[in-house]
Amino acid sequence: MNHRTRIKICGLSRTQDVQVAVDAGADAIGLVFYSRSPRHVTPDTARKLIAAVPPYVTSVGLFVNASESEVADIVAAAPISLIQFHGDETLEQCCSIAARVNRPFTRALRVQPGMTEEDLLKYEHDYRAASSLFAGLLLDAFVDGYGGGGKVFDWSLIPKELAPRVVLSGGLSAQNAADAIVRVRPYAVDVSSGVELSKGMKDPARIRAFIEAVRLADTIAASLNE
Ligand SMILES: O=C(O)c1ccccc1N[C@@H]1O[C@H](COP(=O)(O)O)[C@@H](O)[C@H]1O
Repeated sequence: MNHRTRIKICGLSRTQDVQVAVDAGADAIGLVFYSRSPRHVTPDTARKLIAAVPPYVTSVGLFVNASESEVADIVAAAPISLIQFHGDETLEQCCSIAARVNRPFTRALRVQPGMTEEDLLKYEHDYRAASSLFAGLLLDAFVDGYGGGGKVFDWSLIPKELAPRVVLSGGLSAQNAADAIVRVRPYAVDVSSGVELSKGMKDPARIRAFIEAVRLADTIAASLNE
């Protein structure tokens, strides 16, 4: 069966970039609520950005080690549809915060050398078992500053049975999207710095090129299946 790889464009902070991403076919946009990120947005800006998102496109709120009340305040101020935990939150904290704000969530696992396929499988299994709000595992490279670092990790660590459920991220761009999709066959891909001109400044041409590269990769992957 042909798979349509879902696409999230993360770290948007201007309405015109949200528009470009949505018009080009993004399935999700990501808003970063981590104050140390160059892509950080306030709840007020987030509300304006989400107003430009049509129905059936997911507005993801990305948090790094935020408290339950911080997340609750932001969700009350801006209609985020899904939470992405990208810090050192424990399983219990993720489940508790998601339940408090009644939102599904993805959990980022920042992959480091030395981790094994079994580690990744167990991590995902534990979250799946713990909460019905758990929507899936996101795999990123381990970088200083938690994320948005443009670093690729070793994709061969991703177990074959896990790949169809994961969001693949970390150092993706139009240049390596096809390779990533054909090799890993993830459920979705997530990109931030790979569609920027400079840190925090999205480039419409790179957003479009990334989405086109993913679509082309889907057709290549489908032809390899035949
Ligand atoms: O984008 C950020 O600034 C960010 C900050 C803190 C944690 C995560 C962040 N972004 C996420 O990082 C990965 C990889 O990004 P990149 O494509 O390598 O730049 C991605 O999942 C973003 O959602």
